[in-house]
Amino acid sequence: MSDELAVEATDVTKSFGAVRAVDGISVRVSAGEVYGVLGPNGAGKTTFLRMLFGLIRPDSGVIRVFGRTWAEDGVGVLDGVAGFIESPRFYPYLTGRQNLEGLALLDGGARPGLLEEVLEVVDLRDRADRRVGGYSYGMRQRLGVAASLLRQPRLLVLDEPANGLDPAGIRDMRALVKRLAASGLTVLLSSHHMEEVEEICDNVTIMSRGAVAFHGTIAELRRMAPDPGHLLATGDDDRALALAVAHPRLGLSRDPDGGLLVAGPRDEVSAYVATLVAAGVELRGLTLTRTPLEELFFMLTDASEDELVDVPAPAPAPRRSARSRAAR
Ligand SMILES: Nc1ncnc2c1ncn2[C@@H]1O[C@H](COP(=O)(O)OP(=O)(O)OP(=O)(O)O)[C@@H](O)[C@H]1O
Repeated sequence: MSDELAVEATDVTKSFGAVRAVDGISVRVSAGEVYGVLGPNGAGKTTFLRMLFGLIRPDSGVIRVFGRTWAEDGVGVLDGVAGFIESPRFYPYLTGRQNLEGLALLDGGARPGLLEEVLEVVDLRDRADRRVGGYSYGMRQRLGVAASLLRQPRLLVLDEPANGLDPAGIRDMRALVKRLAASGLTVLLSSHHMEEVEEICDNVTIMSRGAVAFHGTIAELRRMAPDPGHLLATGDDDRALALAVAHPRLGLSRDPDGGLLVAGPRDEVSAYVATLVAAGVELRGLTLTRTPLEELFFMLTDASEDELVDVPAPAPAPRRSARSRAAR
């Protein structure tokens, strides 16, 4: 990472009729980092990335890409920038290689060997001579990254690159982004998976209804995360609830679909389980309902408030500190 800013968006707003898709957001992406823009469906992620590419104009605010703006530099903003919004499109009756050759020609040609290099990076070299129509969705996404790399960008922008992929495709895409980041490329990606952003990003902006709900490092996000929630199945929920009195650090409630929801620090959950066993209460299962970061994501974005209603919040502080960061 360096002091140079790859992206500096300041107070950017965009409305579509009555819908304020992006509501005064500011984002700073340093050169060399992997930056995640995270949010539930409709949060405004794609709208923000479309403005970055100049596909739509902000109503107000300024977006600088490596110091350049659309107002001052026009299409020069895209020098050193590549990527795709939503899914990349290819000619299905041409091979992967032919598609890349065509794109390279449109861009004025690629230096010798580059095509093979980018195919290698995205792990498609051995399938490059097959028609794209027969590619899996994950292969097409990776071909999209290869097409972007042909432009030898300094900044790669990917809109939900793992969306719609099966678990193997997700694993491959994440590994690819990590490899690109390790090579020094700046990557800005959108996602609605906390787990994905946690795994591959250095910094994150969480968007909710067009606005910024959190800005910061993954480490900061982890520190804010609440205790995990568990679903406990017992042979006698009434007794299990009564025995919880000895564990005041836990929050317990009945799950409407059966069982008990238990929230609290892991060591206290373990101690409670030991209490139940010692008292002879039959234990039928203990499952993690949401990881702490997933829980935090839902708290920050109100993505599914209904689901949160019955989950006790043993530590209210994270919710307050989360809100205090909200730049609404
Ligand atoms: N061209 C458009 N015309 C009208 N409304 C739009 C347009 N583009 C986006 N919106 C609206 O703006 C809001 C933000 O949409 P956007 O696609 O940016 O969200 P997102 O976070 O990318 O969601 P997703 O994860 O579903 O792609 C939504 O309410 C959407 O319906």
